[in-house]
Amino acid sequence: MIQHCPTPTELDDLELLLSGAYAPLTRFNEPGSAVTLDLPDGALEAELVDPEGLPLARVSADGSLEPLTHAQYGPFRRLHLTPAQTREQHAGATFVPVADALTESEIAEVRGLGRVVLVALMGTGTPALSPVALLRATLAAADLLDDARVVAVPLPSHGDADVDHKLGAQVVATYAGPDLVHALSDTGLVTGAGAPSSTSGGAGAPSSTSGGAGAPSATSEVYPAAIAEIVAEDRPEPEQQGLVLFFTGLSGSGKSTLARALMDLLLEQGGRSVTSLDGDVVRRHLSAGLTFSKTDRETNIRRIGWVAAEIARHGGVAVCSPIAPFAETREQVRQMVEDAGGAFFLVHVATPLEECERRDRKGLYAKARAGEIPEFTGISSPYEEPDDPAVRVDTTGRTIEDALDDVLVALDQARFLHLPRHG
Ligand SMILES: Nc1ncnc2c1ncn2[C@@H]1O[C@H](COP(=O)(O)OS(=O)(=O)O)[C@@H](OP(=O)(O)O)[C@H]1O
Ligand SMILES: Nc1ncnc2c1ncn2[C@@H]1O[C@H](COP(=O)(O)OP(=O)(O)O)[C@@H](O)[C@H]1O
Repeated sequence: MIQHCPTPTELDDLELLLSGAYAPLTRFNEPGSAVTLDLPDGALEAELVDPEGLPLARVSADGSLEPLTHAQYGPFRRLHLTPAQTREQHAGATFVPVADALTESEIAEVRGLGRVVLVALMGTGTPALSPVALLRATLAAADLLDDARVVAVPLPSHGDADVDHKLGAQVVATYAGPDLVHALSDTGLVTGAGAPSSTSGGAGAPSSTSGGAGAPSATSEVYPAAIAEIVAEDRPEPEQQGLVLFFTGLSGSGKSTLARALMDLLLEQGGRSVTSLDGDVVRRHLSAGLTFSKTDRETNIRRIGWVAAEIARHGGVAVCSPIAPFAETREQVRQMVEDAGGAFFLVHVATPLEECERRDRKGLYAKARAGEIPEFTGISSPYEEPDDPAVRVDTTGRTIEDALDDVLVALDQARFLHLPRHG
């Protein structure tokens, strides 16, 4: 049986299936269900492992699960109670689903409910805050209440608001059992004895707080100071956000030259940690031994993406300049970076092939034309032009400063970096 590490969303779903939170659903891939699992290479069964390789469960061909070990990864693991554990410890409380940081007025509203359990719906891909920030904000809210406990429920987003809403209502009802559910909503109170229908105001995503972090909706007030700090840290202004500047283009188009000039400006200005991931340099170190086959190029770009995403996660700036000829791989990098909380800024150095070949700085085009280098980008291997770059720069007949200026203007407009421009 193969071992397989599911995606973050699938891992969240696995935890909820195993804990009984999705009851009556207990398996993946039920017809019509959003709770799905993809196994690689057409495999029907697998041992599912966490990102560090710990076996969590076996999944059979019909999607049913046999638990092996409890998940142990991630911060605040102690708050991940099953519905049964929650019932045992907190029966009789009022259950309040929380999908965003609570505002002053929401905390006041909850204060009137007596003993409460704040059910933090903090799975992968939920829109308001990162999972860990949502938990920190909910714990901070609990500190401001007289008798509140926090339970973490990793309900992930399935990419469809209605589906997520229904699943959320069902999960919260399961945690509440016969107790009251209080949904925070624009209309105020929606209470009932554990009946999912009575929670329709917001189990999945309480509508009164759906305006996003840092932007409480019209009906709400402000965040208490401790919560505001958590929200601000989780959603930095563009100027402070981790940033991946990704130059893509043909060999000789000017990627390294522009990337280096931009790095110099950043270093001269100071204030940010800057890392270069140049195509040639990466291939001598991180990707030593890889060829220029499609598969190896994709591996190379995913490695760059992984490192760049880690840099962005810690608030740094990564400047990448590989050819990265395939649109799908570039998209994967974007996803990795955004999942890490960073911004992805794609620069297409769109110098045409004729000009790159005319420059032929390294003599590679001549060799490729002579058939001495197989699979050469633009000659015998494809380059898929991006249709969605943040900026497109053709360097033909322009000075480096002039071409770089286009990038600086775009970065300035996007509010990511404000660097001094030439002239
Ligand atoms: N077959 C083939 N095709 C393209 N490029 C080749 C090839 N063989 C060697 N080189 C040299 O390798 C540099 C490109 O490496 P990258 O890692 O950026 O390529 S890729 O993103 O994995 O496609 C590229 O460097 P740049 O000129 O800086 O782009 C070339 O110098
Ligand atoms: N406006 C320009 N911007 C960038 N490079 C330019 C420009 N005009 C001419 N060049 C030259 O084109 C070549 C680009 O090479 P390089 O930056 O190594 O490209 P790549 O990294 O895309 O392979 C360099 O010799 C550079 O001096």
